[in-house]
Amino acid sequence: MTRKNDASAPRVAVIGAGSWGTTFGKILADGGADVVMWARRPELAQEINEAKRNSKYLPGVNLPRSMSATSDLADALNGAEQIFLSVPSQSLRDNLSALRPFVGDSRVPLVSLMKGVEKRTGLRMSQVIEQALECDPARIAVASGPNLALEIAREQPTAAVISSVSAETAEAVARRARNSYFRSFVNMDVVGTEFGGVLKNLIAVAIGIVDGVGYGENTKASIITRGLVEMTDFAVAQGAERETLQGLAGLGDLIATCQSPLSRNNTAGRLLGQGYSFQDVVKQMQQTAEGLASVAPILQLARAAGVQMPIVEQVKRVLDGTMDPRDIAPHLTTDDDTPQGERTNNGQAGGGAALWRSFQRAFDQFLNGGRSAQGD
Ligand SMILES: NC(=O)C1=CN([C@@H]2O[C@H](COP(=O)(O)OP(=O)(O)OC[C@H]3O[C@@H](n4cnc5c(N)ncnc54)[C@H](O)[C@@H]3O)[C@@H](O)[C@H]2O)C=CC1
Ligand SMILES: O=C(CO)COP(=O)(O)O
Repeated sequence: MTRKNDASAPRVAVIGAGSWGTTFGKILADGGADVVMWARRPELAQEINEAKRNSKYLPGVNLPRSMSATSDLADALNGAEQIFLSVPSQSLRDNLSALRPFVGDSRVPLVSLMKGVEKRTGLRMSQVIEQALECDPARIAVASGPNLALEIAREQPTAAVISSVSAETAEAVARRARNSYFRSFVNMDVVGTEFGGVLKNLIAVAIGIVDGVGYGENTKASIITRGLVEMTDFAVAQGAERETLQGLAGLGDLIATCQSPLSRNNTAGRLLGQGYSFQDVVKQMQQTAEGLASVAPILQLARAAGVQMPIVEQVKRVLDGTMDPRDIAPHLTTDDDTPQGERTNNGQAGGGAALWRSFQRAFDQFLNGGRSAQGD
C-alpha cells in the first residue's frame, strides 16, 4: 500500500468502508488526520488508494490524498491513535473478534459510528464493544446526529455529537472529528445518544411507509411528533437524559432522516408502503437499513420497561405482513376510546412546550457552531 501522507499527522483508523465509514474518513482527513480505512474487499481498498474514490457508496465524491485503505486489519490499526467503527450493527461482534488481537490493552479510543442494536442481545453498540473487547467504558465514544453520509461527503455544513462517559475521551474525539464543514459537540449521555440514533431509524421507516402509501404532511408531522415522544419515553426509561433526545442525536437526526430520500430506512419504509414484502425490501436494499433489524429488540426492551410505542408496534406489524400499510397512524387504531393525554408517559414535559423548546435548541445549535468542542 502506498501512502502519500504527512508523517507528523495523527494516524486514525476507520473500520468499514461503506457510505458512512468512508464519509467519516473524509471528515477526519479533512480535519488533518492521516486516515487508514479497512475495507472488507481488496478491490474497494484498491479503488480508494488509486482513484481516491468509493464509487459504489459515494458516487462523484473525490477523497482526500491523506486517506488510504487496506483490507488487512493489522495494517489498518497499526499506529492508530483513534479507531472508528462503521460496519453493520449485526456484524459488529464478529468484526470485534478479528480486531481484538490488535487493540487489546491499549488506551486508544474506540468510537462507534453505528445506529443499531444487536438483534440477539438488544445491546447498544457501545455495550457490544465493551463486552467483546472487555475494555474500560471510558475508552469508548459514540458519534451521532443528523448525518446523511452523501450530504456530508459533498461538504454540506453539518453538526454531530460525540458522547462518552469520559469527558476527556469525548473531547479528544470531537477535536479530531471537526473541519470547516463538520462540527462535533460533546455530551456524556451515551445511552440517550445511542438510542436517539437507533430509534429515529424506526420512525423514519414509519414515515417511509406513509410516503409509500401516499399520505401527506399532517400524517407525517403527527407521526414525527408522536415518534419523538416514543423515542423520549423509551430512552428515558433506559436511563437516558430527556434533553439528549431534544438534541442533535434525537430530534436533529429524526428531522434529517424522516425528510430525506437519501435515508435508507426511509427508503425501506417507502417500499413497504408501496406494497413490497419485507423479503422483497431486503432484496432491493443495496445498503444497510439498521431499523429493520432493530424493531424487534427495541419492542422487547420497551415491553420489559413498560413503555408504550404504538408507532414502532405498527412498523413491526407492517414488517411482519400482519397490518395493511394504509392503516398506519400516529396511534394504534385498536386503542380504547379513552382520550389520551398528550404529555409523555413520564409526565414531565408538556407536549407543545417541550417540542417548541426542542426546535429552539436544535436551531440554536446550528447557529451556534463554536470554536471548541461544546456540549450538545
Ligand atoms: N450512511 C449514513 O448516512 C449513516 C450511517 N450510519 C450508520 O453507520 C453504520 C454503517 O452504515 P453504512 O456505512 O451507511 O452502511 P453501508 O451499507 O453503506 O456500508 C456497510 C459496509 O460494511 C461492509 N460490511 C457488510 N457486512 C459486513 C460484515 N459482516 N463485516 C464487515 N463489513 C461488512 C459493507 O461491505 C460496507 O462496506 C450503520 O450502523 C448506520 O446506521 C450513521 C450515520 C449516517
Ligand atoms: O443515520 C443517518 C442520518 O443521520 C442515515 O440514515 P439511514 O441509515 O436511514 O440512511
